[in-house]
Amino acid sequence: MGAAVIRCEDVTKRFGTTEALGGVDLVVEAGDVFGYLGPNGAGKTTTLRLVMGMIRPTSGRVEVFGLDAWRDRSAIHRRVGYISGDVALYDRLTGQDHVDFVGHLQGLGRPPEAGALAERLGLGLRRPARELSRGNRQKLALVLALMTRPELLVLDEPSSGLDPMVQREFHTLLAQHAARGGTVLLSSHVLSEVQRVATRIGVISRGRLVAVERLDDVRAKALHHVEVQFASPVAAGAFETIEGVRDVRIEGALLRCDAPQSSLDPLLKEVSRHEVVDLTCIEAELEETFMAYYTKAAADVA
Ligand SMILES: Nc1ncnc2c1ncn2[C@@H]1O[C@H](COP(=O)(O)OP(=O)(O)OP(=O)(O)O)[C@@H](O)[C@H]1O
Repeated sequence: MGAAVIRCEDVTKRFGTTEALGGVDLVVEAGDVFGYLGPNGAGKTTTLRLVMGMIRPTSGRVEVFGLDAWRDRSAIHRRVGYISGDVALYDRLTGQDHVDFVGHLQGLGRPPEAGALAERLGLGLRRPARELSRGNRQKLALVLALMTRPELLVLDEPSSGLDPMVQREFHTLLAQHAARGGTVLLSSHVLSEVQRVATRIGVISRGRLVAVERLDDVRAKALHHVEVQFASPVAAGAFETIEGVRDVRIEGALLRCDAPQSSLDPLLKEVSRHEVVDLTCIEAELEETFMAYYTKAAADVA
């Protein structure tokens, strides 16, 4: 296990009568690319703002690099690259002006990485921010967050507005950052956006963390759509009792069901007790597996 870079202990945050977060415990370790997933209003941005020391928890503790996220925020900010949900830029300054300004604030002069990063993302640095499209504003925010090679990246829905090619390059940048020992916390409302790059995912729903899993473990649970054409009609009973097998549907001699990887062996053994004419087994999209397991976990906290 790596060292904890972010640690939230029993964190609650209320805004007036709204409880945005309730008793969240979360650890993000060095080298993790942690995908923080949840629907709109679940509490993702609130968590990221607590990590950045922009707001204080109502109760509980938030630590970054072992420091108090609120009290020690200046020391923490020197080691973190952050992108907020709505990118704030200076309209009249060009991309290069932003690079120089942020570099100056961080005491780095002109960061040598910025030009190469902008090129990789297909962003010119000469135009003023007011002329940039939403996607290009997002790219500039990425350049500014990554150019100082911070130890930790905290990114609030960073790939919204990026086209698929740029998203791929962005994911490569994140993977390279993690390979150098860097850590990433990135929020999203869809798994497909983070599944290529995240090592672990946490799911938040209505301010509660309902699941934290390694992405490999989610993959091992991947649902398979199984369809078997038998030579003669079969009964559902024996198939329905196999652990993990879901949605058994039988129409005469045709069986359809969904099964996680771990149930395929017992399912096929049961299938082979009958005469089989045809069989297909197709792995579902990860998003579907994820929804099947976690919408239930989220419903349980509701
Ligand atoms: N400053 C605030 N004042 C009052 N309520 C707030 C404030 N910030 C967040 N909330 C509320 O806290 C809850 C969680 O909001 P948050 O922005 O953290 O969700 P989110 O998961 O980031 O959603 P989104 O994907 O829409 O950005 C929501 O009910 C929101 O309305």
